[in-house]
Amino acid sequence: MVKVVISGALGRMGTNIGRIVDEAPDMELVGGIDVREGTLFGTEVVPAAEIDAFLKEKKPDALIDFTVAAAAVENIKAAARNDVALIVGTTGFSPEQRTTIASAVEGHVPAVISSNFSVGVNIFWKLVREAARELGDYDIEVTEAHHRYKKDAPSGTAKTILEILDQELGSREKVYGRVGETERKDEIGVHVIRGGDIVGDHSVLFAGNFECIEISHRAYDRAVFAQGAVRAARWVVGREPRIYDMQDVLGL
Ligand SMILES: NC(=O)C1=CN([C@@H]2O[C@H](COP(=O)(O)OP(=O)(O)OC[C@H]3O[C@@H](n4cnc5c(N)ncnc54)[C@H](OP(=O)(O)O)[C@@H]3O)[C@@H](O)[C@H]2O)C=CC1
Ligand SMILES: O=C(O)C1=N[C@H](C(=O)O)C[C@H](O)C1
Repeated sequence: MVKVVISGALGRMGTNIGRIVDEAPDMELVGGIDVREGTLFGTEVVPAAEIDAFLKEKKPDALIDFTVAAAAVENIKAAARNDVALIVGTTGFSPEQRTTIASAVEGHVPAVISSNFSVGVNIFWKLVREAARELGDYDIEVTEAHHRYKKDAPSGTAKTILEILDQELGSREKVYGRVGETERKDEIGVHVIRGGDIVGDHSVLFAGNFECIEISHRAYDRAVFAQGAVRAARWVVGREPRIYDMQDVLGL
């Protein structure tokens, strides 16, 4: 049995993950952490200030964190202090926060950290890398669209796309939206849409002369991210204490 605590338990992702863990025959949902007290599929959800005591009491194998960046950093440190493996889906980390996370985790606990836990997006990233290798002289525009409540922009997935493009093409200037005079140079355009209940759309356009290639992914339900996070939780327990990503979990 893999014993799981979810932080961000009362949020959109936390409740989706809670349902999947609760229904999994090989997993046990032992509770949640959130800003407020509550319940998640019959288990106790306690305020974040109580995380250390809660992890000591419940002794989970894994903490799955889908919160906000500043909160996630503290939750990750608490999991590492209490020898609990980690799945981190939270996005919007600053470079400094990433460094703090790396030093809390490396050599202490295994952690799968990914800006997107869907299988499709992990394949999509591979396709973007392949296209960038072949089409580096085409104009590149990255677009993402999410629901009206999303707190960070560009999305974590879009930032991962930009990292892949930088790795393949060298670091290029990013232009975030365009207004006024727009003669294009050797930059990458980045465009963010927020509205309604859009679950998560990402696309990369490679525009050449007389042709374009557009690689895109659309998520229809948060269950796709939640299933990936639960798959990663099964995989991470007992691994060497370091940071992994979803490509490691999928063997890509
Ligand atoms: N990697 C992936 O595949 C995916 C990543 N995400 C990311 O996951 C994160 C959460 O998204 P979503 O579920 O939509 O957001 P929600 O706002 O619906 O959920 C986040 C929850 O975390 C709570 N929270 C805030 N601070 C803490 C804390 N210190 N400890 C515990 N819980 C806390 C929030 O409480 P309150 O509302 O009261 O502040 C809220 O209930 C975002 O960063 C998003 O980008 C989302 C989908 C997929
Ligand atoms: O906040 C969301 O909803 C999502 N966040 C992730 C991101 O920032 O890339 C993943 C997914 O697109 C949904």
